[in-house]
This record gives sequence, structure tokens and C-alpha cells, in this order.
Amino acid sequence: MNAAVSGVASGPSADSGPRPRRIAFLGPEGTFTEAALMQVPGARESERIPMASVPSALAAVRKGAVDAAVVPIENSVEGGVTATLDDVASGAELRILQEILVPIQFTLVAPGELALDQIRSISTHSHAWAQIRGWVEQNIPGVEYVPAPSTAASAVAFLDGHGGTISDGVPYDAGVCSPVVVDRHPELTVIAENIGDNKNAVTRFILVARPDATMPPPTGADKTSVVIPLWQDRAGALMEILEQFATRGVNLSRIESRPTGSHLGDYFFSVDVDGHIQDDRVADALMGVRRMCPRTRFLGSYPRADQRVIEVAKQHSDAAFIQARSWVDHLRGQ
Ligand SMILES: O=C(O)C(=O)C[C@]1(C(=O)O)C=C[C@@H](O)C=C1
Repeated sequence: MNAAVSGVASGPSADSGPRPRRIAFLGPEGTFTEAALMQVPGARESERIPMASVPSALAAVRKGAVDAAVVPIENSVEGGVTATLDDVASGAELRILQEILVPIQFTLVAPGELALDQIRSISTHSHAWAQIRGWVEQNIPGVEYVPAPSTAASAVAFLDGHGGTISDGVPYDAGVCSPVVVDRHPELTVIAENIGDNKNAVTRFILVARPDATMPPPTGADKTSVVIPLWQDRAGALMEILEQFATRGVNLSRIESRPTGSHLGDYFFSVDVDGHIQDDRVADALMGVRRMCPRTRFLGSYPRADQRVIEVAKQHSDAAFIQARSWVDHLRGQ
């Protein structure tokens, strides 16, 4: 079994054998998030619970209603999924156990045959809309956009006899979803396929559990995620944080600033670095960051989805840290 999954609590139930893991995901069935969940080892045997939003999936983890959740965090075209970045940055702590990559392809669907020039409004998830804007502008200019909680939600709304309305009742003509939704619901009519502006789009998802989950062990191809609230708004504050990583040879693979929401101008940084907290250079850098920013939050160390092994210069290796530490210990008489 994969280490990431053995980290998700799955204690025995009162009377039978081990109960299936309960994993929440941004639903309904047919979302890209569900496709990501199906890549989690043991997913087929798990109880998969669709949720209406990212915050509700993460809230279910926090209150123990589920063992873990899969949520989107970043798209190669549109960038960070702010609902996820913001939610994991505050409230009760969570741990990322695994990242999952899913290639993204969009299909335009309707309840029946429609010519493109008959389509006045389209609904889908805001991230999906951002990834098809160019195609829409070229093929159905001036069409109205109706936000949906997910791509699949915009399509399955045609199936319940409402003819396409999302929660607030706004009607629309067509939805944009994954091809999987059409495979599952052949009663939907495909109007256009592969309409993404970038044919190589990929979305990154995370498997998230409570902090008592077992951390995946280091593999040599790992990532560590942290949230760093800026402690003092002053010249060089970001530079001091970056220096902590740079001087220990720790590469940043992502850094985004997000407003904390408390007042205008108050930000936190959402950061991914190459390496595992069990790597001395990463642990040492995090200690430095924590000294600068005492509210720094650890989100987890987990294997990279692309399995790219991290090159570490000799002076930043565990051996170099061990040697240097024992030298100082010796000098201090320890
Ligand atoms: O709506 C879905 O199907 C999702 O899984 C969400 C989501 C996202 O949040 O980015 C995932 C992948 C696509 O980029 C579009 C939407």
C-alpha cells in the first residue's frame, strides 16, 4: 500500500473488519477532482463522498466526518485554486499526504442538438471558464457566463428535468465538463469537444487529512508545502524568507501571495519547496523561516507526482549537516 494512503486513519469498526476509508471530493460524480481521487491508491475500495464545494470537503475532514479529501489546488493555465489555498492556510490544521496530476480536456454539452449560434449562455466552474475563454470568444462571441460549483454540476443539471439551472436558478443553454460525464450520461448531447485553449492543461490536486495522519516517508523526490504569514510589513521581509531557503540550497517550486482577509495589505505566502522535512536542509530552512515568521504553518511533506528526483549539492546534503552539527556539538562540549 502506498505510504500516502496508509497515513489516512482507517481503524476497525465496532463489529466488522476495517471499515472502508471515507474520502470526500469536490463533486458531483464526473468532476476532474473525482478523476484525481481515483488515482489515490485504494480509492476503488473507499467510500467516495461528493461535496458541493472545496470548503465543505475540507470541513468534513476537520470535523472527522471523513478520513481525507481530494481538492484541486493549482491549474497549469489559470494558477492557484484560491478556495483551497485560503482554506488550508487558516482554521484547524490539515496535512497534505499526496499530490495528483490530471490532464484537463473540456467538452461542451447541452440537453439536445444546438448550433453554436443558438447558444446564448454557458455554465461551468470558474477555473474551467478561464481555460476556454479564447475558444468561446472565437466560436460563440458575446455568450453569457453562468458560474457553477463544478464542471460536472453544470452538465448534470440538464438531467434532472430543470433544463440547466444552477443553485441560484439562473438558466443556461450549455455546460462545460470532462468527457467522462458524457461517457456516463449518453443522454447529454456533445456540441463541441476538446475546447480548452491550452491542449496541455494539467490540474494539480491534493489528498488532505488531519495532522495526526502518518506523514509519507521521504523518497528523494518530495515536496513540502508551507504557509508563511508575513509577520512585519517592512523592507526586505520577503527577501529574508527567501534567503532561508536559498542559503540551504532549497529550491522553491511555487510561491503565491494571498490576502489574509483580515485587512487590506495583510498577506501570507503559500509556498512549495523541493524536498522533505526529514531532509536536514529543508528542516533547517523551516526553522529559519519560523524564527522570522512565528505563525508559519506546515502543510505537509509528500512525494512529487512527477517523481522527479531532487539534485542536492554536496554542501546541502544530510551528511554535510550531520558533520557540521557534530563539529559544533563537540565545540560546545556535548
Ligand atoms: O469542476 C471540476 O471538475 C473540478 O474538479 C474543479 C476544477 C478546478 O478547480 O480547477 C478542476 C479542474 C479544472 O481545471 C476545472 C475545474
